[in-house]
Amino acid sequence: MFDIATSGELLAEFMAEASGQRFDRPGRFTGPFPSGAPAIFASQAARLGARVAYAGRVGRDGFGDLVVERLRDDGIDVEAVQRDPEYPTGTAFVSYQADGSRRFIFNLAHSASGRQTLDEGELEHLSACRYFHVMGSSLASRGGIEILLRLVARVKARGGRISFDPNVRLELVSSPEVREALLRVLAHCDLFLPSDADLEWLAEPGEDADATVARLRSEHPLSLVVLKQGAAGCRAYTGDGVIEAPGLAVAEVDPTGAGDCFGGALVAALVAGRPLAEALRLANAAGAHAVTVLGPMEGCSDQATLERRLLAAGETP
Ligand SMILES: Nc1ncnc2c1ncn2[C@@H]1O[C@H](COP(=O)(O)OP(=O)(O)OP(=O)(O)O)[C@@H](O)[C@H]1O
Ligand SMILES: O=C(O)C(=O)C[C@H](O)[C@H](O)CO
Repeated sequence: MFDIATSGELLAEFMAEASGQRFDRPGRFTGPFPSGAPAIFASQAARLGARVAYAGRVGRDGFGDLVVERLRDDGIDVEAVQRDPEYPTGTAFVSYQADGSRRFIFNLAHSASGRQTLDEGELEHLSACRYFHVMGSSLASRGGIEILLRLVARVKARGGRISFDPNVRLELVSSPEVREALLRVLAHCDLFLPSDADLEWLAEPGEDADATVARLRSEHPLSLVVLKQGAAGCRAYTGDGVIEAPGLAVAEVDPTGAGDCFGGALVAALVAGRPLAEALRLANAAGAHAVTVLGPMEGCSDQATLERRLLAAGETP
């Protein structure tokens, strides 16, 4: 039985060296870094001691080795990580703009990642978990949607819980089919982890964040919603009211992966039986630590690092 399982894109990421660097001009990139939003989440959860299983697909190439070795080094079960004999590992190129936003070029659909399959053995293996985590970025293709909806249904049937980070990337989720899949997972999830931007995407005209969460909670059986608010920290909506947890003051080097690390730490802390307020503090510390390190999953941290960060910020770990 795993504490946490997840499935989705595995990729090598290249980061533009200059702010505002264009994709239609020659330029310098740093990488490859192992990446993929669910992989970042999984790595963070595993580093906090959770037993984690992963399903995905990479090529038989150096990028695939890079990603699989990272997952293995973190102690993640990679039995359901497939190797495509023909297609290369997926890639992402990212460029940071002066206003802090990011531009991506993804090659996922036509990579090994886009050819992931899930047989009955893999389905059984993965669904033996307490939490199954879905990243919205993994719902960008018909194949990804089918795999994740099958996993969600099997996990629910076995009494597991679903955590869901919509992680809306406009480059990946433009089709109505993808929107519908995001809403279907939302309808089945127990723990919902949107960012401010994700909630805006789900908001109806005139709704603020609180009103959007209240509506979603009235429409779906969400037991807990935790809104990620960047440097400001997070806001948890429970059946008993709202808990605010302020962010930690850090020098931001690279925001990529903060939300995934936040989610991985939060779910790992909850499966370890920590009280919600403590889990929120650890998750904030994981997100804050992640932004101080260059590279999507280079800022995943262990318990000691998070405790040091909380103490330095004057908070009780
Ligand atoms: N600049 C920052 N300073 C301190 N903490 C931060 C900062 N940015 C993010 N965090 C922490 O990380 C959490 C997640 O970040 P954010 O709200 O940006 O999520 P996200 O948009 O899902 O992230 P991602 O960039 O991975 O998509 C925040 O709730 C906060 O705890
Ligand atoms: O998690 C993030 O913030 C990333 O941008 C990592 C990946 O490039 C992206 O989400 C696709 O998995």
